[in-house]
Amino acid sequence: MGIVVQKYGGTSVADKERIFRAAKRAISEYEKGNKVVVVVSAQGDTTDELIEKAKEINENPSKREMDVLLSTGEQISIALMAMAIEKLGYPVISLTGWQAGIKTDSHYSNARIIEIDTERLQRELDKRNIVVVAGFQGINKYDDITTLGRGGSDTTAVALAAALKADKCEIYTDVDGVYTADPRIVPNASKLKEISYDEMLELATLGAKVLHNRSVELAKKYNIPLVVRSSFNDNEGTIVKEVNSVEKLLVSGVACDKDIARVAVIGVENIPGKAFQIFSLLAKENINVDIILQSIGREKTKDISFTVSKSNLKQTLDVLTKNLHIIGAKDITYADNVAKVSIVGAGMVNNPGVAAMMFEALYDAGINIEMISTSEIKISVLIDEKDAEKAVRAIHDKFKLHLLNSNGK
Ligand SMILES: Nc1ncnc2c1ncn2[C@@H]1O[C@H](COP(=O)(O)OP(=O)(O)O)[C@@H](O)[C@H]1O
Ligand SMILES: N[C@@H](CC(=O)OP(=O)(O)O)C(=O)O
Repeated sequence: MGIVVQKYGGTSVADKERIFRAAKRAISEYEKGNKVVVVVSAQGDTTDELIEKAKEINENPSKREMDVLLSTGEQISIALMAMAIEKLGYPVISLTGWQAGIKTDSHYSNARIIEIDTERLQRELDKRNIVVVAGFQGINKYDDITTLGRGGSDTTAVALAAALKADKCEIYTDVDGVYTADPRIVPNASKLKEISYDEMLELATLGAKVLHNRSVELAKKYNIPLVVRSSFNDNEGTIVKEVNSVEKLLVSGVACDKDIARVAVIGVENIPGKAFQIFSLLAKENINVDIILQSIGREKTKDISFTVSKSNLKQTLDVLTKNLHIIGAKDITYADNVAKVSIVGAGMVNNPGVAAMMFEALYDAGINIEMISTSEIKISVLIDEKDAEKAVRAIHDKFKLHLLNSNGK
């Protein structure tokens, strides 16, 4: 008898028919004699709707209260899923994140799981209950509800799989697996049979929301193979696993992130310590900075540009404007109509032509590059938001990713 964790995303529990479909899938694992934990997200667009509701009341609500609100979406799903399983005649219990012992830090709206007390979960599983757990939520040391960041239910599932030493962790979603690009942007994208943790982590971090990046980080840390597959059919999905056993593709995917803004600090004195000053101010506010570019400006000054997520833009501008005199800069400008398009591939490190090919694809499509950043397994460019989809398609075409067969070769 094994332990199986299955996670169903928002689309997979969006209505009665889908809830029953997911319930039956969970039951079929239970029927095999397994202990089954089902993690569910909020139905359909519930989380977005709750955010809208909050904005009607207060444009800038505290993150603590937002977490109290957003966690309700998943609470609806666990109850409905448990009722469906009950109706089908199987023993079941629903647990909220805190009832399931999921302890997090106190970064409201973007909390990290620090520990899972599995006592209650184990007890329920031992009683042969199917246990339905609310994704995306936990509790901090003040007994406050926290949420794990958008898409965080995947992380709940992987963390539970790690804590329970599960034999299988399956992520059920609304596409057949991980593709070479978002199939909604590139309809002829290829489904990957397998992908390494490192590449998947990059793709997820760079905007491929099929998996939450922290879920991949955790899966890698605890060496838990993840299966990403559709809740709507029985097609084989994609396995996310250790790198050595995965063939190194030159490019295994193209990702796009529109939740990004560019900030430029203009006319900074060209002396040591200025970058340190700017980025430590942002670090103190817990603001993540991505692509950084420094260029020589006029009169022995330099301009320092970087990107942050759109949700951090206001805070970034506030803290820099407040400290403009300390930094000794002339001005701060920003643009929020930008997008980051990236390619990821474990094989690109040994192939110097990859960046040139990507830039050629953009040139042929008439798309201007504003910033570039690279690492061993990824290349990202910042471009105008309106060109984002065109860029993804042009790059996907250039690397002929539609020709990868289902073996990922
Ligand atoms: N490389 C990719 N492969 C598969 N899906 C992707 C990729 N990049 C983006 N996506 C998008 O991710 C979506 C699934 O993520 P999400 O909407 O969060 O699902 P869920 O609600 O099941 O968690 C897909 O519908 C697809 O549009
Ligand atoms: N409901 C949350 C958490 C989540 O993980 O959702 P999904 O699995 O549907 O991406 C969100 O929308 O962000």
